[in-house]
Amino acid sequence: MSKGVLLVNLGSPDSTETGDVRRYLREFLSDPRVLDINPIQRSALVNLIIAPTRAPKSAEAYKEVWTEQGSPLIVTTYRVRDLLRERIDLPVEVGMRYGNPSAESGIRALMAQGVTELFLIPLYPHYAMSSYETAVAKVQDTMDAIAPKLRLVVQPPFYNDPQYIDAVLERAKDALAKNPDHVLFSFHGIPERQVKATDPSGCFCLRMENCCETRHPAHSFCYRHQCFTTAKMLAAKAGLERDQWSVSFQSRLGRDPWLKPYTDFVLEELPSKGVKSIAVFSPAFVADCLETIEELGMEGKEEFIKAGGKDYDLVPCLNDSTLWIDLLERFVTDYLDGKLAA
Ligand SMILES: C=CC1=C(C)c2cc3[nH]c(cc4nc(cc5[nH]c(cc1n2)c(C)c5CCC(=O)O)C(CCC(=O)O)=C4C)c(C)c3C=C
Ligand SMILES: [Fe+2]
Ligand SMILES: [Fe+2]
Repeated sequence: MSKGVLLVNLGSPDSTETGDVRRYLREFLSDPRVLDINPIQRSALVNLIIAPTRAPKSAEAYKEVWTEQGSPLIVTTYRVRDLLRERIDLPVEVGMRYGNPSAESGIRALMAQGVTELFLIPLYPHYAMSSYETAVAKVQDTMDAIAPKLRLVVQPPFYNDPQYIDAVLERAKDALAKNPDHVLFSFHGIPERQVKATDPSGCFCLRMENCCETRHPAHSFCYRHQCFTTAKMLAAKAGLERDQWSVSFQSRLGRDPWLKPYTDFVLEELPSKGVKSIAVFSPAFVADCLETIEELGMEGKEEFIKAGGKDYDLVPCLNDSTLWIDLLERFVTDYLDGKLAA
């Protein structure tokens, strides 16, 4: 058995040109695990409303974060690949769920190196059908189509792994040393209906009071529970009191209810409650991207300051930090030691 590693993240447009952004948004939002609505409605919504209206606005936002080497998300993921290659004696490739480099190109690159068993690391700490699940499904479907004999082993979500918690906290050392009035853990949001849809019991998550605070087997698939757990572990390790931190959800799209409270509302409200300095974490993202650099670092900061806040620190994502590469290396050694089932 010849083994290889595939790192999968969400992906970005090829450039900040509106046409490229539109193509990317079309692919992304046509995914039934992202817009989980009737296919005819989805197609109409994507092609007639979202792609034409959102693409030019998103293109402007991407221009704010684009680097000389390209999208921050892609550039960082390649850097992580290179650093992991230095640590392990296996081929490591990158594939994105949407756009380029595609999941297929990553799988083909591994096959060209003789790989017969692929270890997939979805670069998401938390399970959501619109992130982790769709990444795994894309790789599985692509393998079924182009390499049915290839075996697949998948890294589970790592939202409660103490090494992940330590790696995130290490990135926050400077921000926490300033003793901010408040710490906000802002996670990418998802529609509430998706939390219900992935609850295998069909009767627990978002259907019972304190559901996500109560132990339940559904939580292997509950994004909300997993985000709360990450936030609690980070706060405990950082020695924060319960009234010093809170959780919020960002980046909502459309009119349906998404997980609450919404980050933009919270940032506008906190100064009126006496919070003048804040540290904002974004633990659902392992690499800085549009949603952290532009939405939290630019828009979020502006909202907080406009509402009367004074000091705003955005904690950088794990990016290419040593503790993150240590953790990725450990995922691979656990896999090689047979600690993960195929
Ligand atoms: C962290 C995990 C993510 C989840 C869960 C997620 C759900 C989700 N996202 C959208 C819509 C958009 N997201 C966009 C950007 C984006 N999303 C994630 C991660 C998750 N999304 C990342 C890492 C990024 C940044 C990509 C980059 O190139 O930097 C965008 C595109 C930008 C924009 O127009 O705002 C959209 C659209 C939905 C609808 C959804 C769950 C249903
Ligand atoms: Fe997203
Ligand atoms: Fe839950």
